[in-house]
Amino acid sequence: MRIDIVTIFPEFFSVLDISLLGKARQAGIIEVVAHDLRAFTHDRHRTVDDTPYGGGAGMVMKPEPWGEAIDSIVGPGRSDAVLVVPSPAGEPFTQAVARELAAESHLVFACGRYEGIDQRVTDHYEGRMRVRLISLGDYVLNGGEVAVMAMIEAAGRLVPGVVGNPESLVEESHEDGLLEYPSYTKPSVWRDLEVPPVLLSGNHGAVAEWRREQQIERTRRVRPELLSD
Ligand SMILES: N#Cc1c(-c2ccc3ccn(Cc4ccccn4)c3c2)n[nH]c1N
Repeated sequence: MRIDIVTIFPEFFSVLDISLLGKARQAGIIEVVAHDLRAFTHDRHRTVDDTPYGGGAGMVMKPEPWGEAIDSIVGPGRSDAVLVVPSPAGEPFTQAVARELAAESHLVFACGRYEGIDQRVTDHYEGRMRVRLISLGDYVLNGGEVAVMAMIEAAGRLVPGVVGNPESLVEESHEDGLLEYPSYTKPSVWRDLEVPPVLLSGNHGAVAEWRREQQIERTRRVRPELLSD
């Protein structure tokens, strides 16, 4: 998988060189390149924003640098890449969306700032490639970088070969529509708190049943809406 990120803060993504995704990059499973949007400006001040037509507070990101930046990545004409634009107005980012992104061969993330990117950028690229506006959640961030970091981590870890034991992906929260069961490890007693005896029983069937019950109970308590449909 190839991931390109366009941002005015390319250094923000240097953290992707470490941890799990760092190993995946070293193994060549995922290739990540961050591009500085200001490299596609041509004025002395490297301007990427301007005042909004129609008035209003804040600034809007100019379309020209975005067009040059994205064209430098996907070339002219049509592209099989997916342009992912984090936005408060986007579709909710879920585990299912993470799985969809993980199945793609080329993702281009456009990290906006200020009040967002001129609408004509996504309008233009919808005629050349798949475009997805995706929201990390119902709260307001200052830009797209934090959202893209979360999306890359959530999708990247689902790419075959990134996580050592694929089994560990199956029983996670949201993978089966439920929250995950509580986990325990040694010691069996810690500050007078004991590990649930069923987990020490060696009875795999009983353990699986208890874990399923815990998932349902926890989901009903914390996220009842996940049980509704
Ligand atoms: N994903 C996601 C986001 C964002 C997000 C994503 C990209 C940008 C680019 C600029 N801003 C600031 C901003 C503030 C107010 C109205 C419009 N834009 C962003 C915010 N906020 N909350 C989420 N779940």
